[in-house]
Amino acid sequence: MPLPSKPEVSTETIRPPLAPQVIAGEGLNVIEAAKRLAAYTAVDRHVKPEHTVIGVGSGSTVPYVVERILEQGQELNKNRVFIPTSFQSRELIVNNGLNLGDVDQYPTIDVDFDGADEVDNELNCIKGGGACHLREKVVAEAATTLILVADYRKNVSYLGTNFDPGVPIEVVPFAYAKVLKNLRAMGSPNATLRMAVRKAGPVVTDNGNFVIDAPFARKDMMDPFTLTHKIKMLTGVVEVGIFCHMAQAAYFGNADGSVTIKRNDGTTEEVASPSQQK
Ligand SMILES: O=C[C@H](O)[C@H](O)[C@H](O)COP(=O)(O)O
Repeated sequence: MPLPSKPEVSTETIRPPLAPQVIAGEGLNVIEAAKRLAAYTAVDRHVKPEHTVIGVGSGSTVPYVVERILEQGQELNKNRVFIPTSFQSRELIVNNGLNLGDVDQYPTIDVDFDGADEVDNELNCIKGGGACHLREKVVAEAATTLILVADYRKNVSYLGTNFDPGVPIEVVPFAYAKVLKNLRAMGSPNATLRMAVRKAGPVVTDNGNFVIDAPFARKDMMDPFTLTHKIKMLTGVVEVGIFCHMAQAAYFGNADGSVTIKRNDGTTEEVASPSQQK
């Protein structure tokens, strides 16, 4: 396994994150701009020259993470290896000319960046809206530091506040009907098999499995650790799209150009937008 050598510090200039209103003028809508702001701020704070193995999550926010890492320059990035969590993030790595690795070669990752469908006040989160949560969880567990990046809609007090499809659950195909029956009996009467768009039949994950979306009542969602364990014990379940106590921090881009940072020590920081700081 080729081990990354120690990088030199880049002397290239990195531009500061722009506020969503400014980016909206560049053609991005406010939500996209908020995603970019979260991603840029998180990369600026957590990708250090000594970080050589970096996890790349999945979804629509992560491309901004890669965009910002690329701005650190070739001198640093040529000595880094990037670990994908999905077909999508593998493409992102390869198409940007970054070095591709995998978690079986690099079971210890310096820092991993990933999106989330919702994040609560204890940094528990729902993931798997894009059916990538199995690989995402493996990479997140391999990482010394997991950083979540999202727009303000994902910042909630308890899981299930805005994200209503339910808990994404990857299952082996032949067990899906049995697991659906189990979930309905467990308190998710509206659990459904996720169907594909522009393809007949169910969504098939990067691992060849199916996904069930299982909405649970608020009382269950307020104890995500217990719920995750109960679901994971169902035979046929491969992985549950709830990540408990895994992230060190979550960065949320806000519509006004500020960034809210929630940390696993319970602290919250509000970073004013550059225009507010003047
Ligand atoms: O399976 C997909 C992943 O868990 C995504 O990270 C999650 O759905 C959030 O994606 P986005 O950044 O597009 O909201």
